[in-house]
Amino acid sequence: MTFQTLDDLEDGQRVLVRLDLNSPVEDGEVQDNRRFDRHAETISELVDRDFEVAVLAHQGRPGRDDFVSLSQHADILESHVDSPVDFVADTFGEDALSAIGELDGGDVLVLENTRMCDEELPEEEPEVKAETEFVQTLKDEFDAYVNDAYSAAHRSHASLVGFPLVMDAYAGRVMETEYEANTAIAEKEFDGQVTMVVGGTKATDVIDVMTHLDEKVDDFLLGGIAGELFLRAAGYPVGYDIDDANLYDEQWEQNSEKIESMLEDHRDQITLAVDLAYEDDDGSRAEQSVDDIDEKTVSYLDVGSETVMEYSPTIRESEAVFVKGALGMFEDERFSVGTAGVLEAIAETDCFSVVGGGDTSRAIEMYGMEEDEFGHVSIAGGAYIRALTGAELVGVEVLQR
Ligand SMILES: Nc1ncnc2c1ncn2[C@@H]1O[C@H](COP(=O)(O)OP(=O)(O)OP(=O)(O)O)[C@@H](O)[C@H]1O
Ligand SMILES: O=C(O)[C@H](O)COP(=O)(O)O
Repeated sequence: MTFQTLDDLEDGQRVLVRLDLNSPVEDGEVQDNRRFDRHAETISELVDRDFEVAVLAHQGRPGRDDFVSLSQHADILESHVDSPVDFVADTFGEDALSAIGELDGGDVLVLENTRMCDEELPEEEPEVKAETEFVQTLKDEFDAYVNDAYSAAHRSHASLVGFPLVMDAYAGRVMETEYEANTAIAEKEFDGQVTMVVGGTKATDVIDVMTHLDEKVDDFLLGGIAGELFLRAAGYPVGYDIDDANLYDEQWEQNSEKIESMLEDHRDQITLAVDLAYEDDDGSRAEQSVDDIDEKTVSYLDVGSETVMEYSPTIRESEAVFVKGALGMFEDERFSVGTAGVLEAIAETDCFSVVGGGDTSRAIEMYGMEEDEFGHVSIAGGAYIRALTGAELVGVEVLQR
């Protein structure tokens, strides 16, 4: 490991800690999830070691419904650590500096959503980010900077890459364990069959994975919105928007050529869903074979049971299984069959397994499985993909300088 960790940091100092608390938001309510639980370990250690702790984190993206204040995050974090967690609705202005000034040993203060500061986004070189007023103002308030946000380390944003250039910088416990696990996985060789279950909402993630791992992975089992786009490329009349949600068409426009050529070049490695599930007029789950679909008139929210039955033996025969992205909208139990089904198949076998994705990893506890039934459960989505494909993470690179 080439970065400094909390083991190298002297107790009782004033530290600025970057976490990734980016969470699903439903009707304005921030949903508790694995990220809080994991980061609570780092925060609890800092509290026990009498550090004065200020937390930086982001939530959502400007313009989206999930772009909200971090006040609820402070309450959720507090419920995971055994000490009070305060919040100030400011990131580096007067109110923030005054709240930081009042910190005592063992105190934790969450600062406002970093993405509410103009200088946090867009992605620019670390050297540019280091010169921002945001970084230059906060750097003088602390003895050290700790980055625990492995799952955001693929973003060249001020709070992630600016501070390590101008302050003593350390990796938090989540950064350390995720980095170790994901790097080891990228380098690992397997003798037997390697399978990757890919789904979720982001076609680019799926294409990235397939482009970089086509020699390492024998079978890609597809689902989710990404899987429906592949069905479209295979000639089925699905994978386009029928309402104004814009989940498919824009992604299709941007990626259709890549999806089509991926399907053509790797047809024997790619398994597509044979049936899909939707909500019928009574509000119940209904399923339809993809061969019976003449025109898309409903939203498909999961892969069907036949598909799970086809995917399960492949998983059972595998030496290693990786998962990125959910096969359906599993947050609604009616549409959890695909995601929970493949996760259960993985949990039941003794293959080496890794489940990645901030959202997808939630399904494990939602459907009664234990984290230790899997080799590694990563709270990272985009960063996990990049690590698996051997790409460098800028947020890790600056810690290693
Ligand atoms: N057919 C579908 N319709 C609607 N939503 C779907 C469908 N299939 C999957 N999803 C949604 O995909 C989400 C997970 O996708 P995403 O690509 O964000 O995965 P992730 O890798 O877990 O997360 P992240 O990359 O954000 O860390 C789930 O929340 C699930 O509800
Ligand atoms: O949830 C994530 O994957 C990270 O927090 C990064 O968020 P972003 O994709 O909005 O940059």
